[in-house]
Amino acid sequence: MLLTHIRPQKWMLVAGGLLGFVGGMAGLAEPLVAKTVIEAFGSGGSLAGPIVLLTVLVLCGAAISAAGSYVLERTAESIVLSARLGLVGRMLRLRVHDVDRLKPGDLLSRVTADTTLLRAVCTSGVTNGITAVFMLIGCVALMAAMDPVLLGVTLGVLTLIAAIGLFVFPRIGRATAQAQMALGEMGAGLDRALQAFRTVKASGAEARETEAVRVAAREAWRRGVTAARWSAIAGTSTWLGVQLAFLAVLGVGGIRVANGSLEISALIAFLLYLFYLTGPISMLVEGVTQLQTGLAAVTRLREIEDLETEPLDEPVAEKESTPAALSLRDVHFHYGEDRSPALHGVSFEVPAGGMTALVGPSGAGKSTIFALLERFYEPASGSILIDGRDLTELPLPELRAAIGYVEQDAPVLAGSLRENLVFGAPGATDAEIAEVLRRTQLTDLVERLPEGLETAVGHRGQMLSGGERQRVAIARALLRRPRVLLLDEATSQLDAVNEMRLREVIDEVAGETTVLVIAHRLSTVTGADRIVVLEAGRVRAIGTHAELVSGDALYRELATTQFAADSEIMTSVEG
Ligand SMILES: Nc1ncnc2c1ncn2[C@@H]1O[C@H](COP(=O)(O)OP(=O)(O)OP(=O)(O)O)[C@@H](O)[C@H]1O
Repeated sequence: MLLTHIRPQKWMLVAGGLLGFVGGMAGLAEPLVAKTVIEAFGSGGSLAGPIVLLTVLVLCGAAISAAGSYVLERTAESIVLSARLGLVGRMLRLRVHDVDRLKPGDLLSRVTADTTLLRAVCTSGVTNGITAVFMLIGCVALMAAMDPVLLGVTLGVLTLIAAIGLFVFPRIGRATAQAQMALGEMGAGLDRALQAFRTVKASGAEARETEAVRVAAREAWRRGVTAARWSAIAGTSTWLGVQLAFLAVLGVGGIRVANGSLEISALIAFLLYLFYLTGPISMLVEGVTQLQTGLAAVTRLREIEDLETEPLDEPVAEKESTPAALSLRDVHFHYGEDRSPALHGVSFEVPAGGMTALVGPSGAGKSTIFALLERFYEPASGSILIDGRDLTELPLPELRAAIGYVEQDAPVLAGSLRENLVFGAPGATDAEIAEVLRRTQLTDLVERLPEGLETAVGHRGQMLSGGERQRVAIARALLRRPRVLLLDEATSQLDAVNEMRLREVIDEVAGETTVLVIAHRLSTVTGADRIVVLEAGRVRAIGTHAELVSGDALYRELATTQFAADSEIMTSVEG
């Protein structure tokens, strides 16, 4: 996965590495030129030439090094960007059942924090690692040419460092992965508390929620410290290894110098190379450490990349606008293998046009049916048809364009009222918006608002009343010109005016669209053409209000206890 992001940038990485290398070479040449300056002092020759050369060398070296580091950092940022764009592109196309399991705060931290770790992998990790390997090869080749015996001694000791590395590096990786996981937990904890900000305050849970986030922060610190400890051990053992190699070479070389098989100058030169080796070895250790850190992040990113996404089909250009019929045939469904079934063979028909109400006690499976109709989940068995076609035969965008969905808590997003209305239909004209506002009885509201449609509605539409939010959500769904409107009625009490308006809106919409409503109010069920009574994932009865009041005990009970009562109709139920 790391390679997928690095591959398109490989030439930039090579270019950055080369520039850095050339810059370094210029640095190496400086002492040589400085030497000619000093010699010119001694011989009384002209200083101008060598000084100009030295200045040019210093400036060019600095410029090339700076360009190299800029190219590398820029490339690293591009790799981070590519990973982020990839993740963000997938995020909203993930399947609902996967996102149910994930925590939004943790997802956020993967896109923001984990991708950042890739930067270090690309700069110090990859380039340092590669440069170090080249330098090591060159150095070892020179040492081999000088004295293979001493090289053998050196490599013997250095193998020890490698063995320590094999032990230490995976631990750095593991500790980093755990630190990132803790960071994800921190994000998830904060998200949880911020999502329920008012409830946290009202429940006096600030201290407990804060503590939960702090625990995760401390865990991230602890794991970070563990990684730092192993990094320190890796660094120190490298240094110690080179020192040991020095002593061993000194010992073995000394003996060989004493018995005349080695020149003392060769031993000194060899020892100088040995010290030179410290640089690339440290770079290599640093590089592998960064790589381990990055790989820990890559593992967390891959977990998201491995999740299935919904297909990215082209949006539907033309669609029918006539009401659609729905049919559920022996639908079985459970939310997970370890869950008991939410639906046990549900079958019912919803003819095109008119209003069908779903009622039943809490947990009966009403919202589950909506989720299956939107194909947020797939049934375990049985089939769901829209106008006689199985849902699975339709491309997802076509299905979702045919269905308007209003969730129970009618989410209204931060932004202007207009943005909320055209959320699902960005091309809607002012005339279409005005028509939908009329149908959802929101025209008065828009006229009253200080900036009309451009008025900001606040976080989650907090500046609107519950009833207004519900109607804004219906208007938003209607602007998509759905063939079926799924409406999960709010359970919260609406005042008489809003309740009446909602009922009128539903009645009007039911004239042109198939309306399937999860009903929580008596005023809705009494206006329904047919009512499906669900109980514990099964259809218990189907009929009109009058039929069910006399024919179904559960419905009668729901009508008298659960539905928000309207005194006149209550009287008719009781009578
Ligand atoms: N995302 C989910 N993951 C696991 N189980 C779920 C999920 N959503 C609902 N359930 C379970 O499935 C069953 C049916 O839930 P559903 O939300 O369809 O009921 P409902 O009739 O809409 O209830 P309510 O009127 O209270 O909203 C319940 O037992 C519920 O606990």
